[in-house]
Amino acid sequence: MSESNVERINFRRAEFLTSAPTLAECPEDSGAEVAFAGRSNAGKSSAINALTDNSKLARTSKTPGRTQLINFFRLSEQQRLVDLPGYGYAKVARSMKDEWQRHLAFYLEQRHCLKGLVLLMDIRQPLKEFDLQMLSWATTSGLPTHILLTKADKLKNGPANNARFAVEKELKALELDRNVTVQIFSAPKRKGLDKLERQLNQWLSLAPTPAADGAPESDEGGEH
Ligand SMILES: Nc1nc2c(ncn2[C@@H]2O[C@H](COP(=O)(O)OP(=O)(O)OP(=O)(O)O)[C@@H](O)[C@H]2O)c(=O)[nH]1
Ligand SMILES: [Mg+2]
Repeated sequence: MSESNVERINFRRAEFLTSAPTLAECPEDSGAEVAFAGRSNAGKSSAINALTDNSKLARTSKTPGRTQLINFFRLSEQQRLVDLPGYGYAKVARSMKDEWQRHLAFYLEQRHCLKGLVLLMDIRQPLKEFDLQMLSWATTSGLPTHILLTKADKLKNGPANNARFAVEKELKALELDRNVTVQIFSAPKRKGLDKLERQLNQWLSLAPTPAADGAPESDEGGEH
């Protein structure tokens, strides 16, 4: 879709909608939703707060694993952001992690209103095992993914750009680059916010996608 017919969402209007302890208790599967995922401490809640310009919206913490519920934020009647709990938190029992990963896979593969995934990784330690797992689920289910390399303020510009190129190169080598974009991000410096907003506006747009030549849209790649 060209940018000109994409509605611009006022992210500052975001409000807390609900917390779900499991994905089975999510709000109704309608409208458009974008989920923020990533390892514990990657900066998911901080990115949502920067985007919505509301430092109190999503709880952030120095203690990894703070976000334990799936938190839904309402942008409009039919548009939502989702803060998924971090994974990779060492103090969570293995069985709980496995259970959570099953829920997550189900959510990514089955949720019709899920239009895109924002996958956050600390720019200093990208593409860990679970990041690759998420990318693999997303690519197989045709879910577009936008990677935020967070905490870029911890690096100078040169090394930050090199880190981005290295991630892009590795994704290509692993054949996980289909429908995946990568950008640098910093919540405290508000760096990369415009780019993130553009991506979210596009994914969350409720305008029907005009099919080329009136042909029905291809199903290739999955449900989303
Ligand atoms: N320097 C810097 N610190 C950040 C940035 N983003 C987040 N942080 C810090 O990293 C820590 C974790 O941030 P959160 O936003 O709570 O991380 P999360 O991914 O929501 O973590 P969980 O809820 O545990 O999964 C906090 O101390 C944040 O202040 C960033 O872009 N730069
Ligand atoms: Mg969090």
